[in-house]
Amino acid sequence: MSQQSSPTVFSAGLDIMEMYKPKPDRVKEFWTTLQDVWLALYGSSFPTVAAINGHSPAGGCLLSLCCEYRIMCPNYSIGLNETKLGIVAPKWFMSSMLGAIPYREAELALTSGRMFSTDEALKIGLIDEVASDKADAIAKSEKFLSQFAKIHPIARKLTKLNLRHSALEWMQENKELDLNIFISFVGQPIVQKSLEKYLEGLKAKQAK
Ligand SMILES: CCCCCCCCCCCCC/C=C/C(=O)SCCNC(=O)CCNC(=O)[C@H](O)C(C)(C)COP(=O)(O)OP(=O)(O)OC[C@H]1O[C@@H](n2cnc3c(N)ncnc32)[C@H](O)[C@@H]1OP(=O)(O)O
Repeated sequence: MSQQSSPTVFSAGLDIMEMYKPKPDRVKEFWTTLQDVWLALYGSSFPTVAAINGHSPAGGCLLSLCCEYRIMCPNYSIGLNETKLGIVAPKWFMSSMLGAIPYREAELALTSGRMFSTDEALKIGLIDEVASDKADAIAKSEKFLSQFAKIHPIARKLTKLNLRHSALEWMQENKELDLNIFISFVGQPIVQKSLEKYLEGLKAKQAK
């Protein structure tokens, strides 16, 4: 999986404009689409690799965490920075991160909304390899995937899905609850104020 929404961005995460002053007719589709993407990618029976060729905050980081292996190009940033926006990464964002890094690192990263540089991410295990550029990231992805030619495909698939079973099962059983939590929290004035402030910060940074 290699995305390119801009030359320097792998994925900027969820569209904040969908959460800031959310439109009631869109918010349900917005969130259930995200749940379905996570279910499909995290629960994919295929081996998956993220070739991360740009910044990867929040939802971007989540997409890469759905994959079993992450390869990232230098001098970018990655992390679940939700608390910096005044919001809370949902349970399944957190469990995806806990599949990659130890609890202690995850707790520190999630509570502070820390973004990691490529080198820092490698050090804590948030990514698995550094590539020199996009072509190298894709070559390294192919090398990672090629090792499975020697593994029985059903044994590999069942092993992966067993490891991910409880997180996937939680989502399948709690989609509606998770949606209702999102809708009720995102509309709260305190959350809206935080998002407004964060958006102002992004604009101010751009104006410099
Ligand atoms: C306290 C009570 C409890 C609360 C409980 C709440 C529960 C609610 C649950 C909610 C859970 C939601 C989970 C959220 C997941 C997310 O993904 S949130 C999104 C997080 N994303 C970011 O923080 C990214 C912010 N952007 C950046 O850091 C940078 O833009 C960049 C991606 C690194 C790119 O930098 P650069 O190339 O320098 O471009 P910029 O100039 O900064 O930006 C260009 C324009 O793009 C706009 N923009 C950037 N990111 C987003 C985004 N995610 N959504 C919408 N718009 C974005 C930016 O504003 C610029 O816009 P213009 O000025 O119009 O050009």
